[in-house]
Amino acid sequence: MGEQTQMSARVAGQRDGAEGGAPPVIDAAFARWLAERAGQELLRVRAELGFADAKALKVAGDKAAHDLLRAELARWRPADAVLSEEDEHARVAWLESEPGTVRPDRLSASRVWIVDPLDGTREFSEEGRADWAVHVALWTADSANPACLSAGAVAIPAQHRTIATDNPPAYPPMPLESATGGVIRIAASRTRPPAFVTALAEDLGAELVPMGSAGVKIAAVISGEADAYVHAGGQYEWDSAAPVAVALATGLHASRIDGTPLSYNRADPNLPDLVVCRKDLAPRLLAAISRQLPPQ
Ligand SMILES: Nc1ncnc2c1ncn2[C@@H]1O[C@H](COP(=O)(O)O)[C@@H](OP(=O)(O)O)[C@H]1O
Ligand SMILES: [Mg+2]
Repeated sequence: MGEQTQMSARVAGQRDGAEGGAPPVIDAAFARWLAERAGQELLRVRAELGFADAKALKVAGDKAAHDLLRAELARWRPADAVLSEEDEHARVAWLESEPGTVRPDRLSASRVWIVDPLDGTREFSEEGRADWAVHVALWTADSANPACLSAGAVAIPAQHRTIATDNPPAYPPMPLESATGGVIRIAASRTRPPAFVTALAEDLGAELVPMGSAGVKIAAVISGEADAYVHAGGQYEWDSAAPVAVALATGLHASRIDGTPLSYNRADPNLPDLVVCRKDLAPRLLAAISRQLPPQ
């Protein structure tokens, strides 16, 4: 737990999330606490079930982390709305105007937690893999940043690592030249890298660095293990909200692949593409991406 997190707990005169104690009152520290709690729960499920039945492990992990996040948010932030991957069915029903479904509360709320209980579900179910994460982000209507992400935390429990906005990592990450002799490293899906990203890498003479989970890939950009994360072809708000909150707090560039701002808590949470990279790399990367996009 970071120094600032401990301080926020002390300021509140509360214990910092030990079993039975109250969590931090400050949202960013609370996001870290919550993501780490769910991460510990996922490690427990993994240890308990083992890897013999990958599907059962994925389902159990998703459910355990989702239930924990829902319960703790209901307990400690009862007035706030929540958008979780598990709410997808309600979303589709509302968008398709199925009779009996109502407009989600979050669309009129001023504070909405956008959570992905288990990002990198496939990797979670594979023995020895540590590239999976828990995402907890807070969207607020009156936030200072255009994405309206006021707080965020990404716990990567199998790597004993959490990145969060309460103590954003230093910027810039390790410089490109000293690390790779100038070759750009683009973090990409290890199981389904979009053809678009493969073509982009060829255009730039870049290297693709395969790994699971959007949160882990953005964490790799934040730490300098990769220079960029570029994704296109499908994703949802919960896949990127928390890691983008940390990336923006750190000082990185984060946008849609056409350069427009990322926007969260919309009626349709489809957010199919994004790019996260150092600010100095953004113009070159966006120019190369625009060469891959169909002409307008
Ligand atoms: N084309 C697509 N459509 C919808 N979701 C996608 C997608 N490509 C990637 N994702 C989601 O983005 C996350 C990271 O994927 P990847 O590891 O392949 O890069 C995964 O989240 P979940 O694990 O929460 O489902 C995955 O489901
Ligand atoms: Mg996800």
